[in-house]
Amino acid sequence: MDAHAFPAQALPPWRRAVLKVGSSLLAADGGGLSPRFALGLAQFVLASLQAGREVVIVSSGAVAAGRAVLPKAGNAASTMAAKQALAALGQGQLIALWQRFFERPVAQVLLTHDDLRNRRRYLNARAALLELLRLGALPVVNENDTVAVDELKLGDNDNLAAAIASLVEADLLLIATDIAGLYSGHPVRDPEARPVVRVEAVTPAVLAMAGEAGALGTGGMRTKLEAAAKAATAGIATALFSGRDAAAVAALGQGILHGTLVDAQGNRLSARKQWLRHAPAAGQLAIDEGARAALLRGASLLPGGVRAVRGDFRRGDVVEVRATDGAALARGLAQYSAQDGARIVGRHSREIEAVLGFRYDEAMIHRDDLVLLHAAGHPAVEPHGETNGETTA
Ligand SMILES: Nc1ncnc2c1ncn2[C@@H]1O[C@H](COP(=O)(O)OP(=O)(O)O)[C@@H](O)[C@H]1O
Ligand SMILES: N[C@@H](CCC(=O)OP(=O)(O)O)C(=O)O
Repeated sequence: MDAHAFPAQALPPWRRAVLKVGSSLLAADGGGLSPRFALGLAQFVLASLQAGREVVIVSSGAVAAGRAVLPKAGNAASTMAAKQALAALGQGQLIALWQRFFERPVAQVLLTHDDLRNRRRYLNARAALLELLRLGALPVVNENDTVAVDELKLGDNDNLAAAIASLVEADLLLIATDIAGLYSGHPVRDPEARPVVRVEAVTPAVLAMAGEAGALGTGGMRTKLEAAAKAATAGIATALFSGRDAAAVAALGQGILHGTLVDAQGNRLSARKQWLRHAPAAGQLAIDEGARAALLRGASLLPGGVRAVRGDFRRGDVVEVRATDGAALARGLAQYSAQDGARIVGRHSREIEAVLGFRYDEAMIHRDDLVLLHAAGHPAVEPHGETNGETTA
């Protein structure tokens, strides 16, 4: 089952990608971590960064690394607590492994499902990741295994990588594993298994092809397909390939994939805007004419153009933007809660810190988080807790 079974196909063009690297690629034969396959992937990342692209790595391997740090703990790793201990023991080694390939700083980011479900923490995680990219650092994300149990857990790093791809609005999700791509049946157990080069949509029939993980991984092909399906819904394509195949990894740098490509459903922007358009709004911002004109030009909504805050919402909640005639003009994610927002209404952005004692963003709604409902606005449909807790400047 080698990558040659997967003919070359074009990788979709990308500027920002999430690269997920499985434990199966990093675990050394005798325990601990090995740079053997990480090196080729790091060379690909480095070349991409040098070409002006941005990469976030989602890396597994902490548990495997932990086994070598404290072999005694490794022997008893059947319980959840023992696995968590191993992950805590190995996480430092995992970051150290990635750091040795790069001169630029590697930043450790540990997240759980709960962090991404909570809109406030979601915005915070996104702001921190985007800032790291802006600073030229290389974020290396893993699940925060110490606290990630049961309902907090994303379950596996494939799904975490899809969530991160959507969080940072990546153009592409790259999943490096120990097999050349998706096969129509379990590659070891099913002699009839054939390479699946292209997946237009992750249907139940496609999911049924996936079997369980190898000796070191979690979730196998199933979680990779689930991740690809999530990414597709967010408008992001996924490439599955073997990180063990040096030629396949090198080809990625030339924009060529030997592996499986899972198509995106629609484009990234439209998926996000679609979501914003339909998510329930927790409150409203009434804006002035100047702000209305600015939004129609594609600008962010600054506090200076907001006249009133209505409803009770938190940072990260969806709010509706209403023009002076009451028409619903736009929707977006609030950078400030209703309470904080009310205090900076009508203020210049440079005053935010003086008034609140902190500042997340200069805007009440950043333009990346804003969707215009209708170029000219349309009459407001009643009501979402209208004038409840209204605060005027
Ligand atoms: N239909 C399939 N096509 C390809 N691989 C499959 C399939 N079903 C199960 N697998 C298994 O999935 C494994 C990769 O997943 P996993 O072990 O979780 O790796 P990772 O550590 O990279 O996440 C492969 O080694 C393979 O044995
Ligand atoms: N957080 C765990 C990885 C869990 C996981 O999803 O592993 P894998 O299937 O190898 O990507 C670790 O660092 O060991």
